[in-house]
Amino acid sequence: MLELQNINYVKKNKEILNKITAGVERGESICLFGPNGAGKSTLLKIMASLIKPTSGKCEISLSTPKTVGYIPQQIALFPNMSVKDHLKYYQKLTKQKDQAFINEMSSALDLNSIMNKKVEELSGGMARKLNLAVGVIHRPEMIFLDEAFVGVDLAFKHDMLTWLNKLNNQGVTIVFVSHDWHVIYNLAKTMWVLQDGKLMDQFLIKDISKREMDYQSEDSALKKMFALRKFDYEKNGN
Ligand SMILES: Nc1ncnc2c1ncn2[C@@H]1O[C@H](COP(=O)(O)OP(=O)(O)OP(=O)(O)O)[C@@H](O)[C@H]1O
Repeated sequence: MLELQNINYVKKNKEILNKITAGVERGESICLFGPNGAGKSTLLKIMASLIKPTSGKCEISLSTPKTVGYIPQQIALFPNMSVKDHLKYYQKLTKQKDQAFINEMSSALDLNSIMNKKVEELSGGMARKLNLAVGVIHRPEMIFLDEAFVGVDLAFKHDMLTWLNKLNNQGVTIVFVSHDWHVIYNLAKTMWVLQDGKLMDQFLIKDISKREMDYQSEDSALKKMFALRKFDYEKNGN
């Protein structure tokens, strides 16, 4: 469904992505994982066709470009517009005729109780839910999420993850950037590990305890990130 062939990305003489080759099959759910500055957001934008690689190819086989959904790290909503008006606006913009899908999404994300609120009146978590809703309102075949759960409480996170898993079970392909182990465990089937612009590893989440051993030898950011996967309650006196 998506093929990355020898992707390089250079900006201001800095090599941000280096020789990335990988493929994504339909229905996969992939977490791009790695330290700050590893190149995750840049790779996600290339995969979503928002930016072009300096060299290499990103080939995506979808029916139309419209069938990609991208949820940006920065919330991109209109402060003075209500939740309802956002949904109407993006429904019109994307020519989405399937009202039943929008109703189902509004109810899954529990947007009905805040329909008349303006974005400026929403909490951070509510705005994240709306940000997700407008990004997938056209029912894309592939969804790209960049840190879409930052600041979202566990209940809202539950709603968002349940909705995304439902779409994934219907065959929608999901690629997301996250540092949040709740999100990773509840959404990803596969993890891609990035460091210094390189794709170091790809593995199934079920194999994580075996594969993280590769990052234990040095005092690296990845070692610390994997260490937080398990919280030692006994050591912390609970
Ligand atoms: N337009 C740009 N111009 C110059 N440098 C850039 C540009 N975009 C990204 N970079 C640099 O490329 C590197 C990778 O950035 P990117 O945002 O892709 O990393 P990331 O893994 O998503 O990081 P984070 O987890 O902090 O969001 C960083 O060092 C960043 O400063």
